[in-house]
Amino acid sequence: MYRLISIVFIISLLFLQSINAKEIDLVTFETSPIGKYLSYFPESGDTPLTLIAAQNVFNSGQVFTQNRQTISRGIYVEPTWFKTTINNRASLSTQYRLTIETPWLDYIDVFLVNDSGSIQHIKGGDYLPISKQPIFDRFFAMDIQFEKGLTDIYIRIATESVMPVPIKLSTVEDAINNASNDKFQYGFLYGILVALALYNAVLFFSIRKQIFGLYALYILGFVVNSLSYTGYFYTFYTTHHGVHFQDYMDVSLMITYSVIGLHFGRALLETIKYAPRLNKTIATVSNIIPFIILSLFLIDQLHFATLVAFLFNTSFAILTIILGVVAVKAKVKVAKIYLISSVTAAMCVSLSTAAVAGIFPYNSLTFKAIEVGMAFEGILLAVALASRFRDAQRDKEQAEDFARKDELTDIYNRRGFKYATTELFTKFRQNNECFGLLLLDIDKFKNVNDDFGHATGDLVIIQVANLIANTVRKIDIVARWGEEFIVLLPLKNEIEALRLAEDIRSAIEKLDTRYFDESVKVTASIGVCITRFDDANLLRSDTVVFEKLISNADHALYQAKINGRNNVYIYNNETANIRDLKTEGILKVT
Ligand SMILES: Nc1nc2c(ncn2[C@@H]2O[C@H](COP(=O)(O)OP(=O)(O)OP(=O)(O)O)[C@@H](O)[C@H]2O)c(=O)[nH]1
Repeated sequence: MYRLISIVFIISLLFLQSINAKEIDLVTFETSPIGKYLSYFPESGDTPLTLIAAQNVFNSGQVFTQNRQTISRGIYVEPTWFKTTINNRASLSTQYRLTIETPWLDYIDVFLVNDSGSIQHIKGGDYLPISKQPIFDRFFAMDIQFEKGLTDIYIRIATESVMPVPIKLSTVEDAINNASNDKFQYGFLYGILVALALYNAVLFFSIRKQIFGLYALYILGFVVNSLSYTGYFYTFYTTHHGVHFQDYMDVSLMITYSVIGLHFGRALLETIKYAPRLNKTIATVSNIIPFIILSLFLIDQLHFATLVAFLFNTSFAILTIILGVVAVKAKVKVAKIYLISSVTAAMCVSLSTAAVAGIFPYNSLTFKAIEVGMAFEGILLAVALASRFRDAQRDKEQAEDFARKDELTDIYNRRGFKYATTELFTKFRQNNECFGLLLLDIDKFKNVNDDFGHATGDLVIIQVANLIANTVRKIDIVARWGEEFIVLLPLKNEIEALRLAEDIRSAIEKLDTRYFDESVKVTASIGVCITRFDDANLLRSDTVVFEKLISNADHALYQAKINGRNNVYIYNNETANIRDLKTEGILKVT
């Protein structure tokens, strides 16, 4: 492959015009990338060219030029020589900073040759620890004092990874300002992302939902990856691990965040539910790729590892869009947000790549488009995640609510009643409060079904349920209890319960359900039991107290039934009819 690229390059040289790029006039020059001022040629052969040999090639004019701000040489290319000429027409010498803003380049040799023939050789690149670089910076940077007259700058770059070459010349003041702006802008973008990641990590640890953990890892993975390829990593981790350390680190971090990103996408969109094959394919690819990269690392095949990583990263962008499109088609609620975020992120990545490749203007913003896109994606995905969680929570609550409600009347069923009363019971116990329990049964209800049909029976039950629910107070709990109705009432005094029971009974008596032209009239019998959490009750469990209450209320209901129905009976030592209590003046019900 290496040879093939060389042959193609040599053939293309035949069609070159024999011109060098125009020189930089410092009087009119303003801080910018200098791609269009560079001529370059790739080195052929296995031994590095000497400066003199390289100068001869440039002098022969058999070199490339281009009218772009940056030059991108692609993956796995030969070492490349670049040349530009600086013309300082001013009488004073002036200082500029030369930067090569790709932090992972392996070998950088800069030769400064001025009019007088003096030659300066400055070395940089990954093969040197950061402390030995000309300037402690996140990428190669050096200050150059340009004397009056012409200075030729020759740069030889050799790297085994990708070779985008954004070479920039800045006044020192601009360079320092740009570096601090970069720090501020990156700090801002990383700040947003880290905050989102940490918030979701906290959610993961507190509610133990895997999806929040995946989100946090995805975003953090991206931040670490970005810290690595922007070179910031090296400004706080200065230990030197050799020429390929950063290359492998970039490759593995790129893969890590993309793999997590795909797992996150599948989990967020629940792809398995409507596209099991796509889900499986993406899961398989995501699981295999790290092994491939690991194997290539073990046999030290950086070229292939880089190639696989770039292909996978491109596929990652495409796969997230596919995941989004399939989910939109399957009408997944958060799919649109996901799709917008993945399309935006892909566009931003393309923008940055195009800027580094010189196809698009290279500047501080276009280079940071990846991070801007990711911050945007991070926010959108957090919104999607929150919305999905809210929906899941609502669905769960609805399902629980459904399981606790009686289908016919929409009041609690037996299960719902137990659920709703548990908390109330505990409160009663704590406050030592009085409370009552009503058991209500519609009299001779079998006859209603027999005479008017089951549907009319249903209607009567619904009306009675509504009536009870509308008569009791907000804090009371009403439920269907088998063929009966049950009401639990927190009370201030015992009369309240009897008054309510009597109100319900007399209201049912007045109910009028229509069956064609006929009027269906029903009555109900009610058993009441009133108790207080006295010392004896406090010693018993909730269930025992509850069972006892129901059995007492049932006993009172039985009394109401055998004593003529359409009655309220209260359970006490000698079960008493409420009407008897009223007539005897024991109970005052207004
Ligand atoms: N339409 C209808 N009927 C029901 C429903 N649930 C129970 N029933 C009927 O209610 C009748 C039982 O009612 P009971 O309360 O025992 O009434 P009863 O024995 O006729 O009269 P009492 O002796 O006064 O209790 C049975 O015929 C059940 O089929 C329901 O949801 N809809």
